[in-house]
Amino acid sequence: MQHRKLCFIGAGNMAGAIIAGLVESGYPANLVSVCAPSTTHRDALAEKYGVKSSSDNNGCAKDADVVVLSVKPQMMADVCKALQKDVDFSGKLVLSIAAGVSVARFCELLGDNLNIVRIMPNTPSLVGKGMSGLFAPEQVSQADRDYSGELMTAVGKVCWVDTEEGINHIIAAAGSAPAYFFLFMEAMQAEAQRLGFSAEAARMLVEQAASGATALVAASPDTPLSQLRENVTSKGGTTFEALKVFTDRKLPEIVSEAMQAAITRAQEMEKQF
Ligand SMILES: NC(=O)C1=CN([C@@H]2O[C@H](COP(=O)(O)OP(=O)(O)OC[C@H]3O[C@@H](n4cnc5c(N)ncnc54)[C@H](OP(=O)(O)O)[C@@H]3O)[C@@H](O)[C@H]2O)C=CC1
Ligand SMILES: O=C(O)[C@@H]1CCC=N1
Repeated sequence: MQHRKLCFIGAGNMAGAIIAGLVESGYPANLVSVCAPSTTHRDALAEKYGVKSSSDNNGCAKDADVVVLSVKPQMMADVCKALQKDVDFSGKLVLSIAAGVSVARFCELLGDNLNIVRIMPNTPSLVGKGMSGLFAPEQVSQADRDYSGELMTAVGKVCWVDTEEGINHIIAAAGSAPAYFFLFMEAMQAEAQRLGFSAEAARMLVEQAASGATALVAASPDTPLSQLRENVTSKGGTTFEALKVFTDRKLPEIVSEAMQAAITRAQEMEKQF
């Protein structure tokens, strides 16, 4: 892939996960800078991955080919207004990983016809297992689309969406999704501990069952998920009784409601920020 000069504005959980995944996959660390007000997160990234750490958003953005906006949505307007005063974005590619801040809003903040790609990543990017959704408005060149896709492919899989609304759907299905699975695993670990396993043993049981299940899914691309579930569910057996509790309590409806709640929140944020 092409190696352009990258500047991350924001050094938190998500920027850190992408930087880690990128450097681990061979992206040259000397081409990556990371900016944040405090040294806490950015210096840790500099130490661990050899990237440059700075408090100077504008200086780093000026010096970069690609500016990755990685602050919280509620901070985005202030950060962009300060950048806009000082940085000429023509000729640069802007990537935003923020939920709930639209292309139209970025054009308002940073300039009309901004060369921007919205990316919705997730934290497993840290270990090269990310799932990122990408959306580019029509003004973005094929070369910049290709670069953005290749960048995120370095830390996982990518899925392009044709409409910006699709980014909110990616949030529901992938961006927020690791937290759904963590919640499920936390609940299972807690119950395993109540059954008498140590915290370590309970975590191992749950982790291995989860990673085994996802490995089976990956190894069986032509098998519907429902079939994989049925393969575990013996007639008159234990799994049937466990799954009955989930279906009686309407787990599928709960999952649907939760995903819709994420989308609704993203839409609200688009009006707010
Ligand atoms: N976490 C996730 O799973 C995902 C997050 N996202 C998006 O990523 C973005 C960041 O989220 P996340 O990483 O979780 O947030 P964090 O709170 O972990 O990180 C925010 C970062 O922004 C920095 N920051 C705050 N103010 C400024 C400023 N003025 N200039 C530069 N940096 C600043 C903070 O600095 P300091 O280090 O000094 O505190 C911190 O490093 C959000 O927009 C979110 O929607 C998207 C997909 C998944
Ligand atoms: O919770 C959030 O708003 C962000 C976006 C997706 C995951 N974390």
